[in-house]
Amino acid sequence: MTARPLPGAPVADALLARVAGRVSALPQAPRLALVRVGEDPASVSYVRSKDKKAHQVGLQSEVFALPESTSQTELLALLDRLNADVAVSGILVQLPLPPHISEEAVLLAVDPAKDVDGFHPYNVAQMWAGRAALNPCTPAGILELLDFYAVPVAGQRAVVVGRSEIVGRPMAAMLLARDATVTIAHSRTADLAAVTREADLVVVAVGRPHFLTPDMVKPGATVIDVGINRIEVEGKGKIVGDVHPDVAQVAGGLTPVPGGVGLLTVAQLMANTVTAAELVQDRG
Ligand SMILES: NC(=O)C1=CN([C@@H]2O[C@H](COP(=O)(O)OP(=O)(O)OC[C@H]3O[C@@H](n4cnc5c(N)ncnc54)[C@H](OP(=O)(O)O)[C@@H]3O)[C@@H](O)[C@H]2O)C=CC1
Ligand SMILES: Nc1nc(=O)c2c([nH]1)NC[C@@H]1CN(c3ccc(C(=O)N[C@@H](CCC(=O)O)C(=O)O)cc3)C=[N+]21
Repeated sequence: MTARPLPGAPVADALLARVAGRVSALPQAPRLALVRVGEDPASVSYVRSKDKKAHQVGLQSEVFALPESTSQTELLALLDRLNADVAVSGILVQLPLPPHISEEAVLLAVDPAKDVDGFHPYNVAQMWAGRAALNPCTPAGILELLDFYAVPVAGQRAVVVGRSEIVGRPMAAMLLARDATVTIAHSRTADLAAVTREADLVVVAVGRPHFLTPDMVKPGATVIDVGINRIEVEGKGKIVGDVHPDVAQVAGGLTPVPGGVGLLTVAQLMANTVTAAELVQDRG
């Protein structure tokens, strides 16, 4: 057997087409503020692709590229200004931040109504209660993908491997809100393979190349590969996921890397930006 490929591009295209329609129904284009601190190459590249995609769907966007030496106070002052600016619908602070800046303090400083990452404690609490308007982009994008390919979620056994605040935990909360029976596995999980083999749906967000091997997967299960690992193969840079390619021999469906979840993360950010703008409009 070979798993059905579950590419992100058609899902992202469909989502972005809906976003573009919603943008044109608004009196003015929502504005997205993309804030990054320092020159981490991955962050520079992600922020650039988010900015480009925003313009493609008719959003306004602006990149605030601050030097590595920026103090926490200066960053918080920028966020205050963006919070107060009625023309700004969404604010994203790219992570990770330099070590001298507290991520907790920064995430707390973003107006929850403009928090298009869904990382503010208010939005995190709403998400666990199953009623958030702004959900973290990567797990929200994964749900879009599952729906697009008609992969059942309600009543299914889901195992999320990884418990980070940006992927694993919110993924578990959102699968729970969709009535899956959810297990969260992590580096201290005993006999991980036995746990993942129980799952109809496995989401892997560990950050280790080819971590999930075929012996860890129930035949026919759907496997979502969140990992983005930059490795060297024969002197060439390459991006690989957290799922071993041989998993395709066992799984029922499998997302590719690149070209899978990452595309949905960016598309969902655009959707969240329009949602934030609509919420303000609905409130009058
Ligand atoms: N495609 C996309 O849009 C995105 C991709 N990513 C990628 O996803 C991956 C994960 O990212 P992120 O969640 O931020 O990573 P983190 O490093 O924050 O978290 C990794 C998680 O994996 C767990 N883990 C590590 N080793 C093992 C192990 N041997 N067995 C079981 N669990 C283990 C850790 O457990 P513990 O908590 O016990 O330490 C931790 O919870 C990365 O490759 C990242 O680049 C991230 C965001 C978006
Ligand atoms: N505040 C904040 N919000 C985030 O959403 C956030 C963040 N910080 N920090 C880092 C992670 C990582 N992330 C990705 C975005 C796009 C791709 C992406 O476009 N991937 C493509 C291209 C491959 C690549 O170059 O990575 C693909 O998978 O096909 C991947 C990963 C968002 N993150």
